[in-house]
Amino acid sequence: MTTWYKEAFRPGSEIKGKWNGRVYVVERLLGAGSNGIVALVRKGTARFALKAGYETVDHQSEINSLLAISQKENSFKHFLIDADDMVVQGKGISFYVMRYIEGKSLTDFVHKRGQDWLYVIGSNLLRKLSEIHRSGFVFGDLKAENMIVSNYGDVDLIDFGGVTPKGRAIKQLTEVYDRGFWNMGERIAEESYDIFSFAILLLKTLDHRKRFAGFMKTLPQNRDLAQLQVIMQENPIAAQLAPFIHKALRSEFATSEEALVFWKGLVAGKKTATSPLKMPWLKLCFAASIFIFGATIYMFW
Ligand SMILES: Nc1ncnc2c1ncn2[C@@H]1O[C@H](COP(=O)(O)OP(=O)(O)OP(=O)(O)O)[C@@H](O)[C@H]1O
Repeated sequence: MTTWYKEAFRPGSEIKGKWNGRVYVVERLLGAGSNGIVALVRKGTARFALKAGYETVDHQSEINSLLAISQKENSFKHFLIDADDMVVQGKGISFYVMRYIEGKSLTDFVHKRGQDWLYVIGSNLLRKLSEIHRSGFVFGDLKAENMIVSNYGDVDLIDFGGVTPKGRAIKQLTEVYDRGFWNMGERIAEESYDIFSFAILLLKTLDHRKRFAGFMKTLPQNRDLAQLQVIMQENPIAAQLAPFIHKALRSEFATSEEALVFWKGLVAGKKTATSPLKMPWLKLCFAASIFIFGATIYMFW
């Protein structure tokens, strides 16, 4: 991290938007990646995540993608809160403010709560992807690091740097999740591209023997589905999901809606920690979280 980022994101420091004039107080750093740096900030009593971009063009394109997918009536609607520039040491830096998502990484969540939660998480993630696909985009860089899982298997996507309009070349990817890496299709923004990454995400989460670490070292001509097949044989949940995974890896789902229907049929009746018997209180919690979110937006504006 360069010095000016350290200064701008020091806990307690204020970030003031140059154009909109809103002021955010930094609580702490949340993370830093290849595209930017993310901090937990406060405005009044409301908390948000603020992401400052390293590269103005990439950052603006990320904001534009987020804006495009939040135009429709979907769960991304109020995700983007503000977009502005700040001035640090005389230099203009673009940033955007989004909803702060509290939760865990997929790996931590599944490790703590059990692998059978993947049935619920999978449904929720496919629903999120469908929303993006209905807006005319694909997510592009789907991977465990780009999602946050909260209490009841709710899924939020958090990094929109790979979002690409359908039909274009995929903008940003991570090799092992990419169907081109596996010689299983083109790097074109199609719904099936995301569904392929979704299948890899499942296998990677269920990969007890850390086989994925070795995949990075295999020569391109030696990468094939047989290597992934082994994981499905080793893990009982991966074995149950195999009919879905097979189709996804062969890009046989034309749309995420189709994938979701197949998924639901496959996992229906599977015993998970969220079986309906244990869930009467869940609706209440969900309603409460919607109410709190609405109140936060209301107070903010
Ligand atoms: N809305 C959010 N709510 C909570 N935490 C967030 C949010 N957005 C980002 N983070 C945290 O900040 C980290 C970095 O964010 P992000 O993945 O967007 O950065 P990036 O530079 O695009 O990363 P990458 O190198 O993976 O492309 C995330 O791993 C996550 O821990």
